Amino acid sequence: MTEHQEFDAVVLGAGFAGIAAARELKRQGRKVVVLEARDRIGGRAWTSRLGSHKVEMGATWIHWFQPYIWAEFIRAGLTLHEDPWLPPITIWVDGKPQGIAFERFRQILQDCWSVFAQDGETGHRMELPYDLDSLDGAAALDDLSVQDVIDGMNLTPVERVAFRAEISVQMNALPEDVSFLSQLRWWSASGWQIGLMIDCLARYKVEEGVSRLIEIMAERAGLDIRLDSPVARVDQTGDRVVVTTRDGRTFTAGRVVTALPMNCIKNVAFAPPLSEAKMALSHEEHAAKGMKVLFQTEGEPTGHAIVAEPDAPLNLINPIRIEGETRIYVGFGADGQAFDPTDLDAVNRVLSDLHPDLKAVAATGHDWSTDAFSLGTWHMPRPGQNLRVAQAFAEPEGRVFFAGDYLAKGWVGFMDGAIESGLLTADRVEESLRADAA
Ligand SMILES: Cc1cc2nc3c(=O)[nH]c(=O)nc-3n(C[C@H](O)[C@H](O)[C@H](O)COP(=O)(O)OP(=O)(O)OC[C@H]3O[C@@H](n4cnc5c(N)ncnc54)[C@H](O)[C@@H]3O)c2cc1C
Repeated sequence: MTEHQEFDAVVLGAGFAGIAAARELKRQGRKVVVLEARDRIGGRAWTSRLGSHKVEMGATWIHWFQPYIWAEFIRAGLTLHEDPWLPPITIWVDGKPQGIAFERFRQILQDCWSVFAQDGETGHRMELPYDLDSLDGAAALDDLSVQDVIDGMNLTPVERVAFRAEISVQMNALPEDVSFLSQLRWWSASGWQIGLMIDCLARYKVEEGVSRLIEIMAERAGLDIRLDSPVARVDQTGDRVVVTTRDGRTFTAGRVVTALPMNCIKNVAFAPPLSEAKMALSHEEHAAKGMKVLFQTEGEPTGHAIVAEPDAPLNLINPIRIEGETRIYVGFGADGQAFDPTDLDAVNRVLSDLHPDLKAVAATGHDWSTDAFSLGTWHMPRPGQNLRVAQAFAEPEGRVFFAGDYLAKGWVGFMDGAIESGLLTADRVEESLRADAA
C-alpha cells in the first residue's frame, strides 16, 4: 500500500488512553488519526459473549472513586450493574477445604491489610495516592516485593491463605513478583478500607459492557480510527514524525502519542531509538500475566466462592451474575498458562479439584499474556518498577509522547488510569504544538 497522509498528531493504540488522548486533541481542533492493531477498539477492555450472556474478557469493574472512568460512564448514560456478594466461601488451607463466613473472611483481610500497609499508630504508609514524588522512602518501599512484607507478618494459616489469595487476585501475579508499592498505591486510592477496596475493584460494572462505553467516547468525538493497522515503525525526521504500519502505509504528523501497553512498546522500531530506560522496562515487562476465566453453571442451589493459595490454577472464584438457575462465574489465577479457559474439559478438571459439586456447562477467557498487542493483563509493577517507570517516562522523546494505564498517577493498571494519562498527555502535546506555532 502507498497511502500517505498528514496529521497534527498520530495516536498509536485505541485503548482508553489512546481514545481519551485523541478525543482531547480533536477538541482542540487538531487533525488526529488513531492507528489500532486489532479489528476493534478498546484494547484490554473487550466485551464478548459466553453463550447468550455478555461477559467482560478484560477490564470489568468501575467505581465512583475512579474519577475519570466514572465521568465517562455518567456522560455516556449507561447502566450500572451490581455483582452479587460472595456466597458461602470455601477456603483451602494446608490442602484441605474448610468453610468460612464472608464477614470473617472480610475481617481477616482488613486486619491483614492494616498490618501490611502499616496503618494505625504510624499512619498509612501512603497517604496521597496521586503523590508518589513526595512519598518518604518510596524507593525502599518499591524495592520490596509483596511477599517480602508478608514474610514479616505473623499470620495464622487461614490468614495467610486468605490474604495471599486476595492480593494475588488483585495482582494477577505471585506475591514475590510484585512491588509492595504497587499494592500500597491501590490501598491508598481506595481509602484504606477493605470494604471500599472490594467495591472499587470488583463490585460495579457497566451493564452494556465496557466496549460500548469506549465506543460511545469514540463515536461522539467522531474520531478517525484505522483498525487492523499494527504500527511497525516511528521515525522522527526534522520537525515531523513518520509512522509506518506493518503493511507499509505511512502517516506523518507533528506529534505522536504512543498509547500502547508498556510491554508492547519494544515491538515498535523507533528511530532515533527510545531511551535505554524505557526499552529496558518494556523488555522486563510488568508482572501481571495471570488467568481470568468466565464460566457458566446450571441448577446450583447456593453457588460457591472458593479461595485457594496463589499457586493453585485458580485462587479465587465467585459468581458475578445469577439469572434463574444460571450462574456466571469469574475465576482468577496467577498463571495465565495454567490451563486453556476456552477448553471446557480443562476448566472442569480445575473446578472439580476445587469443589466436587462445581461443573461448568460453558467457559471462555482470553490469553492476554501471549496476545502480541497486550503481552499481559493489567499493569502491575515488579519490585523497583514504580519509580523507574515514573522517571523513565516523565519526558517525551522529541516529538513522541507516551500514555497508558502504566503512567497514571492514581489508578495505575485501570481504565481510569489509562484515561487520566491520555488526557494529561494530550494537554502536553497540545502545549508543544502551540509552542511550535509561537
Ligand atoms: C483480564 C483483565 C481484567 C481487567 N480488569 C479491570 C477492571 O476490572 N477494571 C479496570 O479499570 N481495569 C481492568 N483491567 C485493566 C484495563 O483493561 C487496562 O488498565 C486499560 O484498559 C488499559 O488501557 P490502555 O489504553 O492503557 O491500554 P490498552 O487497552 O491495552 O490499549 C492499547 C492499544 O494498543 C494496541 N496496540 C498494541 N500494539 C500495537 C501496535 N504495534 N500498533 C497499533 N496498535 C497497537 C492494542 O491493540 C490496544 O488496543 C483489566 C485488564 C485485563 C486484561
